[in-house]
Amino acid sequence: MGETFLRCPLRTPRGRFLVSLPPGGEVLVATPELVGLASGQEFCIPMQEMVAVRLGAASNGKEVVGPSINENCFTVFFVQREKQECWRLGSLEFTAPPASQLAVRWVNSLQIWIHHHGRTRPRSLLVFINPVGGQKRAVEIYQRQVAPLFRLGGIYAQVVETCHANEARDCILHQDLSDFDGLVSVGGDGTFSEVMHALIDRTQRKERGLEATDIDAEVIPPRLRIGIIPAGSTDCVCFATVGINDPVTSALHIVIGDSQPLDVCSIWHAGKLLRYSVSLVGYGFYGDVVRASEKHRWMGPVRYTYAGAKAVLSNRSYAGTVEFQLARTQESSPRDQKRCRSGCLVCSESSKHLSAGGNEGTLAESENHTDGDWQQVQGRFLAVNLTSMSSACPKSPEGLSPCAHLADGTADLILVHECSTFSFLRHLSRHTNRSDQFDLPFVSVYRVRAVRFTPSKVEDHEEGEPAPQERRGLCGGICQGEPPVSCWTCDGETVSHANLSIRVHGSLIHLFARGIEQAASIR
Ligand SMILES: CCCCCCCCCCCCC/C=C/[C@@H](O)[C@H](COP(=O)(O)O)NC(=O)CCCCC
Ligand SMILES: Nc1ncnc2c1ncn2[C@@H]1O[C@H](COP(=O)(O)OP(=O)(O)O)[C@@H](O)[C@H]1O
Ligand SMILES: [Ca+2]
Repeated sequence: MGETFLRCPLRTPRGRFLVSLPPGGEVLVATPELVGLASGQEFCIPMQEMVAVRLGAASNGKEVVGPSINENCFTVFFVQREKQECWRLGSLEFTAPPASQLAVRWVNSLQIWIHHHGRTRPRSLLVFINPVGGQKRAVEIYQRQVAPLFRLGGIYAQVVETCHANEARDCILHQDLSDFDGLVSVGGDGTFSEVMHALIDRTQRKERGLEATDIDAEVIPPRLRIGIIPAGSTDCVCFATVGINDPVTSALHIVIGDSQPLDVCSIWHAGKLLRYSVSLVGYGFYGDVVRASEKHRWMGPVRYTYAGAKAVLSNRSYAGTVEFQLARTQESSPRDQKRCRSGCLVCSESSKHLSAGGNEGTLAESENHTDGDWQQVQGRFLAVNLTSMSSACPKSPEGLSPCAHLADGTADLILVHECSTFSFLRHLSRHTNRSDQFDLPFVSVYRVRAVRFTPSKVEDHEEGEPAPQERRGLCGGICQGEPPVSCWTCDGETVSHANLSIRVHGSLIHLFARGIEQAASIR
């Protein structure tokens, strides 16, 4: 049957309703049949958020099972919102009059909608599970919480449980991916990063026959979207794009085919592309924390707290020059107290500019050259942080830069100048509450398109090797024998070169997500 207008009385556990699905309708609407009597409230289910429909009654709100399916009823599975961005699988049973064939008609119509209108929904996914990330629960999380939802949504999933680092990368670079509609990373930001790198690299090789060689060159956006099932230590990319690190919520975003563009930074040293990053690119404090925490990986996620506490106490600062190209954005600034939320206007304006250029990136590239001026700040820094998204995570629910945008083609540069341990702790602690972490005299923040960092005195020693240099310690005195340079961390991976150039590529990749839905909050 085609797209007929369906409208008939049906019984549900909430009462009897007149249920309708208008042709081309976006919502299934149910109004109480007997207004004023002890019947349920009107409700509707957006078709976009319908996960599946099955003939028969649901067992425990899950799959319809059993040999004798009741052909007079059907069950609709849909996204149900719980508190704070958390989604659960809801289900509702509808019963039609006996022998009416209405249940079968409803099932057919709803399935037609899901298959034909829901074209953005993935049918086939390549899933990578990192069994050793986070608290080592990724396999169990996938099997118990995610796989049943993929099955219900009619998604074929080819699963690779990795045995070593870079297995996902090699697979993505060499496997034929033409049958897949997306990739899924089950793990932390490191696993996501491995998948994203391989996908971007593969796209450049396939489309252009080579990898990126010039910081100003266009980077071609991949065709496939990436889904993230959080099972890592920080889960920042998931948290900042979905609003929660919950496997079921992320799985539902994947099943209904949500799509969220995301800015990506490319990181260069001496004219060579080193990495891509979507969350924190940090020098000084975060570079030191991530490098030190690698030695304590056996601790699991607590390694960051341990290494973080040590780094705060050591109060190390590093000399250098930060040059940055300001973004000429009238609509937004890092301190405008506006949050990037689903359907963000700042991001969609920026995407319009991108698409107006025809080829992805073309206009953005030319804008980059004419965009704001280059500025420079020289000094000693406790931290030089760049983030193209808020970098919110469970430890810091508002993130490193709460007003940063997911897909506006800019990143926020946060400079924490040399200060006392107490002052730095004040700054850090504001990441965990709603106080403004930038409202401190030793912190400055800029919205930028590109950054260059040059450490001072790097010519006096071989990079990465310890060399004596003066620095102020916790006691305020001068300490000898400490490395004069720190290292960078890019989404939790250490980069040992200190002098880097970084550029933001607007909306380079797409995730199975829709940004944070909750209304923008004001501090
Ligand atoms: C006095 C209380 C201090 C609390 C400070 C909280 C500040 C937290 C800001 C965290 C920003 C996190 C940015 C995310 C980075 C991740 O990509 C990266 C890798 O994640 P994963 O692979 O899942 O492990 N994680 C980190 O770099 C951890 C930084 C933690 C620093 C304390
Ligand atoms: N089977 C494996 N054994 C060891 N390392 C792996 C394996 N699979 C993936 N990795 C690597 O583990 C690193 C950390 O993974 P991640 O999922 O980010 O965990 P965490 O959030 O705990 O840091 C990633 O860089 C990834 O490449
Ligand atoms: Ca951005």
